Amino acid sequence: MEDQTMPSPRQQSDLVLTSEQVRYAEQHWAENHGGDTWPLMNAAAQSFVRQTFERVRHGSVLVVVGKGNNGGDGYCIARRLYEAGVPVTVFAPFGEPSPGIDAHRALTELQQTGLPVFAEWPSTSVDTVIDALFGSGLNRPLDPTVIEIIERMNQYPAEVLAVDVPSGLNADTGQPMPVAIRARATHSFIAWKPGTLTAEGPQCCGQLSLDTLGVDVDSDWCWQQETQALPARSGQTHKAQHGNVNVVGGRLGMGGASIIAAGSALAAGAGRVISHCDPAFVTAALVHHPEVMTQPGLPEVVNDDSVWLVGPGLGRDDAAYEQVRRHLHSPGSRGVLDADGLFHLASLDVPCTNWVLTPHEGEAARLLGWRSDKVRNNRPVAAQALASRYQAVVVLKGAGTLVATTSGLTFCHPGSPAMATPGMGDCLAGIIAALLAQRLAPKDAAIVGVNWHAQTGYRLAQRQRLVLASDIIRALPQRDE
Ligand SMILES: NC(=O)C1=CN([C@@H]2O[C@H](COP(=O)(O)OP(=O)(O)OC[C@H]3O[C@@H](n4cnc5c(N)ncnc54)[C@H](O)[C@@H]3O)[C@@H](O)[C@H]2O)[C@@H](O)CC1
Ligand SMILES: [K+]
Repeated sequence: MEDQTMPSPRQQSDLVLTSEQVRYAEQHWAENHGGDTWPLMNAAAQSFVRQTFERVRHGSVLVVVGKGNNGGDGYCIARRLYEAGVPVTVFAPFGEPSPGIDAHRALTELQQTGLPVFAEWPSTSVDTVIDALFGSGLNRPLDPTVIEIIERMNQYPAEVLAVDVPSGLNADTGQPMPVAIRARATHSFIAWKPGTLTAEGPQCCGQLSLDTLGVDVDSDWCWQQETQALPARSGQTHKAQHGNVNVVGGRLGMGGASIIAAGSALAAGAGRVISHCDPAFVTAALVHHPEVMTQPGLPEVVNDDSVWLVGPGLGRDDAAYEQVRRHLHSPGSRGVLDADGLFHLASLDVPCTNWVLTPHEGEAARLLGWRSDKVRNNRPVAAQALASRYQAVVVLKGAGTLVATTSGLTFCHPGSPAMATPGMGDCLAGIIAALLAQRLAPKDAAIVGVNWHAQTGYRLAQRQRLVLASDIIRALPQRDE
C-alpha cells in the first residue's frame, strides 16, 4: 500500500489553522511539489486507512462521499479498503465531483477497480460508516435534504469515522450547520481545525487524531499552541518565592466560590493565599483549607507584588463595584478578573493590561454587547474582540476553552463534559492566579492554567461520571500517572 510519491507523515503538530489557512498551506505545498495536490489526497487516504484499519478490517464499510475533495478522500479510502479485501459500499448522494478537481481523479481510479458507486442509500447492513461528505470546505448552512442524510448517518447502528472534519461541523467555529456527524473518531489532515477543538467540535469528533501529511507550515502566519512547563521548584526553594494570591470575593451568600478559588490557588502552588471573604465564611474557609490565611471583609487596594483574584462571589453591589474599579485603576496592579468582577468591568471603560479575564459565554456577550448565541457561534472572534477591547489576556471558557491576546489565539485542551459542574470556573481562576504569582506571564499563566485544569478534569473523568471542583483541587498537586 505504500506510494512512492507520498510525502512522509509527521504525526505530531500543535498548529491550529482555519480552513482558509489550510487551503493556503495546500497551495503552498503544491507550488513546491510540481503544482499538484493529488499526492496529498493519496497521503490523506493512506493515513486514514492506516489510522482506522484495525477498527474496520473485520466488518463491512459504507463510505458516504460528497462532491468536493473530502469526498475525494472518501473515494481513495474506499479503493484502498477494497484492495485490502474489506467489503466496501460507496454512496454518493450528490453525484459525481466536477472534472478537474482531485476528487474526480479519485473517482476515476476507484471506478477502474470495478467497485460500483451508489446514488441511493444502499440496503446492505454495515459495521462502519466512513463520513467523507464535507470537510473544511463546508461554507453554508445545510439544506433539508443534506440534514436528512447526516441525521440518517448518525442513526446508523454502526460507528461513524469522520474524514478530516465531521460533516456539518463548521471547521472554523465548531458549530453544527445546523446538524453534524457525531463520530466515534475523526482523523484530520495537515493541521488541527479550530472547530474540532472548540464549541461542539470535540463532541462531534469523538477521538481526534491528526496527520500533517508532511505539510510544513510556516508558523509566522498561523496560530500556534504553546505548552509551557509548570513552574519548577528548586532544592532551596521557600514558599515566599512562590508569590501571594489575594482572593477578593465570598460575600453575600457566595462563600463557596472564594473557598474553591483559594483552594485551587493553593493546590496550584501559590506560596501564600489570603482570602478576603465575608466574616461569616472564615470558619468554613479554614475548615476546607487550613493553609489559607483570612482577612475578612473587602481589602484596601495596595500596590504590592501580590496577584489579585477579584470576583468569585464578590457580589454586584456598590462596594463590589468600587473594589473592582480601584483594582483596575491602581497602577501596576495585576491578577485575574472573574465572575462578578467581570460584571462590574462592563460599567468601567478601562484597559486591563496586566489582567487575565475569564468570561464564560454569557459574560463575554455582556461585555461585548452581543447576544449569547453570537458569541457561541463566533468564539474565536469574540475572544479576540474582548482581548483587543480590554488590552488583556482573555480566557473564553466553555467546551474547548480559548485563550486570546491582542495578537493571537490559542486553542486549549478540550477537557471533559463531566467538568460542567458548579465552581469549576472559580477553580480555574484560582489556578491561573497561582501561576501568575509564580511569575508566569499572563498569557502563559492562562494557557498553562487552562490546559492543566482541563487535563486534570479529563484524567479524572476516565474513572468518574462527574468531576467536581473539589476533585480537581485534590488532584492538582499529584503527579501525572
Ligand atoms: N486537495 C487537497 O490538497 C487536499 C484536500 N483534502 C480534503 O479536501 C477537503 C476540502 O475539500 P474541499 O475544499 O473541496 O471541500 P469539501 O469537500 O469539504 O466541501 C466542498 C463541497 O461541498 C459543497 N458544499 C459546501 N457547503 C455545502 C452545503 N452546506 N451543502 C451542500 N454542499 C455544500 C461545495 O459546493 C463543494 O462541492 C478537506 O477537508 C480534506 O478532506 C485532503 O485530501 C488533503 C489534501
Ligand atoms: K467529513
